[in-house]
Amino acid sequence: MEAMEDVVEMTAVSKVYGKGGSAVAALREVSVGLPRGVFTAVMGPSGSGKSTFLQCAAGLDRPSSGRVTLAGTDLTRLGETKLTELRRTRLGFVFQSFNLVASLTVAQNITLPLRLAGVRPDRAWLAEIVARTGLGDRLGHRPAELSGGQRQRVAVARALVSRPEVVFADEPTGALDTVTARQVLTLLREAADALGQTVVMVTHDPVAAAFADRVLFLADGRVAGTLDSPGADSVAARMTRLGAWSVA
Ligand SMILES: Nc1ncnc2c1ncn2[C@@H]1O[C@H](COP(=O)(O)OP(=O)(O)OP(=O)(O)O)[C@@H](O)[C@H]1O
Repeated sequence: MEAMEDVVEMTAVSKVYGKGGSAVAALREVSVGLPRGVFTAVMGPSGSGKSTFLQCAAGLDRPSSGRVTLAGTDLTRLGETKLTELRRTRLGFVFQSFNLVASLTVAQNITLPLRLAGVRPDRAWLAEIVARTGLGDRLGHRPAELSGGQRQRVAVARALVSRPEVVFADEPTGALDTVTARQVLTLLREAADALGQTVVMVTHDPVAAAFADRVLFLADGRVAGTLDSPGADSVAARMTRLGAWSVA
């Protein structure tokens, strides 16, 4: 992979939950850069710190120590209001549970981040993401009238609408069947390829990770390695070595 600017830089990021004897170190001095325009998957055994990593990288949680910068902005020094504004305007999020607003239509859900930020939708861009997500004939529907895969496509469209610096996805296919999961992963892949979007995705699934350009492995709160141009088999083999699955 050619050298690219890191849009997110984490420097010696540690996160400790709790205090005293019950304290848990979820991240231990993690230093890593996430390159612009690259689709990175984050994998590791259960409890290895994947969600904590994503939360800290995305400014949803604060590290106990260390530094996180987004395109040069130090997230660890921002107050809550600035951090909320930054997340709304410069980041996109896709969660396992879709997190759509039930009372709003698909179109309203997609443009919600813009309305919250008081920004007018760019019509051409909106048309492009609606076309890419295949939601053109569903814009007037409410989330309850959609399949799981369609709901997640709405969430991806909503994540892309503000042209964020990074889209963060936490187990985006965790609640989807294989075929639908593939559609959502293809969408994230295209976001990187066709739109130059930086994507960071936490997943348990080696097949999902194989859609990424690079896999970042975590083990026990530390970076345990990376794998470029991953295949599902090579990812699974690495996970087995990390002790994620017992071998019969
Ligand atoms: N709010 C919390 N309070 C206390 N401990 C926590 C909290 N959140 C996470 N942890 C602990 O931190 C460690 C890392 O958790 P994290 O959720 O980041 O791991 P993960 O790799 O995402 O796990 P999984 O794959 O099971 O979702 C675990 O030991 C977990 O129990």
